[in-house]
Amino acid sequence: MDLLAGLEPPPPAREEIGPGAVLLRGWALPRVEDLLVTLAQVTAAAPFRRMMTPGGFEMSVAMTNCGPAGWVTDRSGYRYASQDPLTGLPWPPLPEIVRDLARVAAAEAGYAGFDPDACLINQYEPGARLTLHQDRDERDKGHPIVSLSLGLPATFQFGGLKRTDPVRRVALAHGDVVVWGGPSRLFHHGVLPLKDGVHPLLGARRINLTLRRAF
Ligand SMILES: O=C(O)CCC(=O)C(=O)O
Ligand SMILES: [Fe+2]
Repeated sequence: MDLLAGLEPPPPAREEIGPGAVLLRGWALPRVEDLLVTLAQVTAAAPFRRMMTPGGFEMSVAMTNCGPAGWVTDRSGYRYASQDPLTGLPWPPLPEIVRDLARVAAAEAGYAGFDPDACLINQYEPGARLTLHQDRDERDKGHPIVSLSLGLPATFQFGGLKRTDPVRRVALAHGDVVVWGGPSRLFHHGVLPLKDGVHPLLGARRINLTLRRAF
């Protein structure tokens, strides 16, 4: 009997998921432990909170930020702000390990010289989702986006320039990094409702770091 007959081949470490868009599987794994220590410090200073959309709905994803530019939403709209509206203090500084991971991942995906000033930290508990949207609050869309997944697995949706374009579903796991820019910088994307589960390091949640150049 061939014990390996029923096994799928492992997915490739690097996969193009759109024009100028690359999934780097397990890419952050070697640095995850250090990353989690750093993240705990950041979220102690700037706690997760569920923000309000301009339309008046509380988001299911809890968010916080580090770096000079923090993404916020409230009844007056989406924008980047230098201060945490919860504390009135500047967002915690962008940790060197996060900045470095983003720079190296971007370069690996073909975007040398990326220097993020914004790190949005999203926390998904089971059921939380992010509907299809474009990231377009940044001043210069010439810079790519680097997105790092931690904790429970999720299904990432990656569509096109138009909201109605076909959407590809991409399974994201702990340690995966997605980089998109150039022709796909303004592609619609989202995250399907998080499934129940318990991750050995993060418990019943997924944390995603979105690194961008905002200012
Ligand atoms: O959580 C993710 O994988 C995507 C996050 C995202 O699209 C965003 O923060 O704008
Ligand atoms: Fe986004």
